[in-house]
Amino acid sequence: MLLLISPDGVEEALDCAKAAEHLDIVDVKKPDEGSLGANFPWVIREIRDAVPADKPVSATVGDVPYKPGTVAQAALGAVVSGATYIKVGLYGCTTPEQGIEVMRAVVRAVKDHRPEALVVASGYADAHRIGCVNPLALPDIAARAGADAAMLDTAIKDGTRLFDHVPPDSCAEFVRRAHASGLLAALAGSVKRDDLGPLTRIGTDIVGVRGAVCSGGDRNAGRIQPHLVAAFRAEMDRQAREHAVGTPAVN
Ligand SMILES: O=C[C@H](O)COP(=O)(O)O
Repeated sequence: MLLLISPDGVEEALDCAKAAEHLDIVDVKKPDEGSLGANFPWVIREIRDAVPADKPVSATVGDVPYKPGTVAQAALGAVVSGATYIKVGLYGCTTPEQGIEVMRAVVRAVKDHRPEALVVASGYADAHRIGCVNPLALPDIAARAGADAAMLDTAIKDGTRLFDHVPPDSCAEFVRRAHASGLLAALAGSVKRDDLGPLTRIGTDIVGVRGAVCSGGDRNAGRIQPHLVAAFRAEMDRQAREHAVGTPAVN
């Protein structure tokens, strides 16, 4: 499982760089503009320059409306600025068809510019609270749009977690559907260390985290702490070892 950490700007990205050996992807967002709030192009560029070259930089394009042209242009801005994972939160899409239309436009905009960049279609585990597309529809939306990964996060950061809205069994189904379509499965949403066991067991490819590696566990008032990133990774590694021991070898 890969660890994606979301700093809110250049200063926190430098703290991520100090913990670079413990994380896999640095995810640029602007939490005060929403769960998948988009940051400025120059911040993406500065963060790309600040983190080691072997660490991919991801950027969120926002909690986007159902406006394929607007979103495609924003996604192009993110990839031109140096991000190689482009994450789109389908906040304003109420049907799978709307999600597919937005994501197809994003995939074209991104891949025309940089074919190897990865496009991530993100839905929300708490979709029922905001009236957007069902979380379990995301793997199909991503696959039909030609994206590379399906993701879930939470839209409302009020302390409720991924598993409060989409229990582990349903997350397992999400991962199964993503893998059946050849996609990566990414899960986030106030994930805590205690959630790493189930996330490992269901075969999650990428876990996205902010609050759990901030001081006081507070994604807004707290700051990312390199030692918390290291501790989180240590628990991921422990879970991976435990799971490997419990999984019979397949020849
Ligand atoms: O993409 C990951 C998100 O930033 C997760 O943030 P969170 O752990 O504070 O919910």
